[in-house]
Amino acid sequence: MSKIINVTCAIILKDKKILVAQRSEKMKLPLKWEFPGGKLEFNENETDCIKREIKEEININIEILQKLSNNIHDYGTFKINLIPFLVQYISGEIKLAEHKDYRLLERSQLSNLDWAEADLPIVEEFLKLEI
Ligand SMILES: Nc1nc2c([nH]c(=O)n2[C@H]2C[C@H](O)[C@@H](COP(=O)(O)OP(=O)(O)OP(=O)(O)O)O2)c(=O)[nH]1
Repeated sequence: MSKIINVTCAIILKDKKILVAQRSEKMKLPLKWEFPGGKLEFNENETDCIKREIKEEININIEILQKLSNNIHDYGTFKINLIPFLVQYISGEIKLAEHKDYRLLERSQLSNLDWAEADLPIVEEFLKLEI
C-alpha cells in the first residue's frame, strides 16, 4: 500500500474564465490537464500551500474564495488526496514555470479536456456550483 500524497490545486477564476494547465511530457501524468497546485510541504497549511504553488508555477497572486471537496484517488503506483480551492486571480502576469500550456476556458469547455483522473470529480463539483 503506497502512502497518500496531499496535493492542493486551484480552480482559478480570471475575467469570468477558468484557468487550466497542461502537464509537460517530463512530469508524471504527462500531457494531462489539471488545476495547477502541488504537494503540501511539512508543517505547511493548505491555504499557504496553494498560494505558494500558484506563485511558483504560474507567477500570479490569488485570493481564496472557497474550499471544495477533496478527492482521494489511487493511480496504482501512487495515491493522492487532491484538495481543491476555488480562487480569484488578483495580480501578476501569467508565466508558466513547469507546465506545457495553459488555457482560460468557459465552464462549458471544461468537460472536453483530457483531465488527470483525480480531477474528474472536482470538475463535476465545480460545474454544479452557482457562481
Ligand atoms: N498540481 C496538481 N497535481 C495533480 C492534479 N491532479 C492530479 O492527479 N495531480 C497529481 C500529479 C502529481 O503526481 C501530483 C502533484 O504533484 P506535483 O504537482 O508536485 O507534481 P510533480 O510533477 O512535481 O510530482 P513529482 O514528479 O515530483 O512526483 O498530483 C491537479 O489537478 N493539480
